[in-house]
Amino acid sequence: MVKIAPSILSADFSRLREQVAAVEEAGVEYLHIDVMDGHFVPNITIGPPVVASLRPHSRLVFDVHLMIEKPDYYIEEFIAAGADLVTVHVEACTHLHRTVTRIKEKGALAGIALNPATPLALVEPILPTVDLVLLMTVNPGFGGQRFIGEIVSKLEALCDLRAKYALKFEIEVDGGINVNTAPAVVRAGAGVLVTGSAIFTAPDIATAIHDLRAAAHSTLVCIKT
Ligand SMILES: O=C(CO)[C@H](O)[C@H](O)COP(=O)(O)O
Ligand SMILES: [Fe+2]
Repeated sequence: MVKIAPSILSADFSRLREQVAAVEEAGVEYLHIDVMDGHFVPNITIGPPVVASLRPHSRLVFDVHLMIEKPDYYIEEFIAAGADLVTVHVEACTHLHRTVTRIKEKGALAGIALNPATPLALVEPILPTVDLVLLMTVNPGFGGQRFIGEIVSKLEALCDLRAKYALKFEIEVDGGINVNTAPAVVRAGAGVLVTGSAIFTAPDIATAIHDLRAAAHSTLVCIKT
């Protein structure tokens, strides 16, 4: 079963609570929260107070994607605010194993994210330690960008590594995911689909989620037959 993680980056921030309720009612599994610092990526978004203010109003898994430099300084604060899963960028961590261990010690699930140009070889030794690997399918920083198709082969290679070492981490893809691109990533092994603009700029949120799930599921049916 493929999980859907709406990214609130493309939500109407003046109606954030209402929009989170809409995706939750539509049956998604995760809420993807993009944190940007204006240094690691050229954009600034939200911090722990926004996570804390949403927490009492949602039972979704809060999937916090830290696109920030020096993530170690902020891990504890995001977990205290209500993050269930904290994902850090490999490119922002000098001591990745230490950072992942810290996330887990503080009681959250630990994810690692790779930019499109970052090779899998860089994270292979740490794969047994992580709960999730996020492959960026756009260059991070903004919603609404075009999906980078070349990442599909990297996704297949990651899936092969997971099978080879009998590991259990989830594989999430992020950036440019919609009804047209979802089938290829699901076929290649993605289990969690982050989708921002395709959900929050659609005329109807529930319909957009239904259509995305149908696109992902149709691929799985194809594989079985
Ligand atoms: O991490 C991100 C950008 O850095 C976002 O999660 C991602 O871009 C989702 O937005 P969209 O589905 O519109 O591409
Ligand atoms: Fe993201």
